[in-house]
Amino acid sequence: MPSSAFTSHTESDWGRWLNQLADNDFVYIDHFTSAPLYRQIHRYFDRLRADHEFSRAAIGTARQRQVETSVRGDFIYWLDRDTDGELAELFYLLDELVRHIRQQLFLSISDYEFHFALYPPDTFYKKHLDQFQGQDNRVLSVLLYLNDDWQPGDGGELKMYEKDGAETLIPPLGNRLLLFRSDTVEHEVLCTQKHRKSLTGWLLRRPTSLNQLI
Ligand SMILES: O=C(O)CCC(=O)C(=O)O
Ligand SMILES: [Fe+2]
Repeated sequence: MPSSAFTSHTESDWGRWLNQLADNDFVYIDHFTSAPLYRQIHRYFDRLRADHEFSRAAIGTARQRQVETSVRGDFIYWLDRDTDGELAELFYLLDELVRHIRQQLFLSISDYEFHFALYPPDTFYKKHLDQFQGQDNRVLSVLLYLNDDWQPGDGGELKMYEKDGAETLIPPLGNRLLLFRSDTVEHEVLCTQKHRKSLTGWLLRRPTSLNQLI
């Protein structure tokens, strides 16, 4: 992998972050990507949006997919390593994330999936778990927020329901990375007052159905 120009973190940073994730089921990290990479992701997002590449997000799995704006109101664009080759550096960084998670937390991540998400004003995503029946291969949820100049009162916080009953509000600040367990952490996106942008994804283990086949 080419280095130098790429975002890179020290082993001790990764160690600290992933310990927090293991202890609390979530962790957030500010200034996660390099400034040039952050700008590049932003530009790419805005170009896709100008080209009308986003579509309304649905809920449920393949057979039962439906658009339900009373549950979630975002528009998404699924990223693909080949089609979206301009974002190669982002994919390298995600690979680095997966490598550290495998090494430190001994999780067998075999793949990942990511989409951009855009929540227009007055939209939200009601309380849910990211791992559900038919989608039980999601191990960790990953968010990179893309909102500059986010102010208190703009809404759109991610409300996380923690295992001890505590509730934490995470403002979706630009270049903040958030990781949480997909199988245990219920969460919701509170109603946003402004356009709210993010990169959202999941680190996946081999689907159960495939395990059964092999
Ligand atoms: O954007 C966020 O903060 C969370 C989005 C979310 O919960 C999801 O897409 O499943
Ligand atoms: Fe979610």
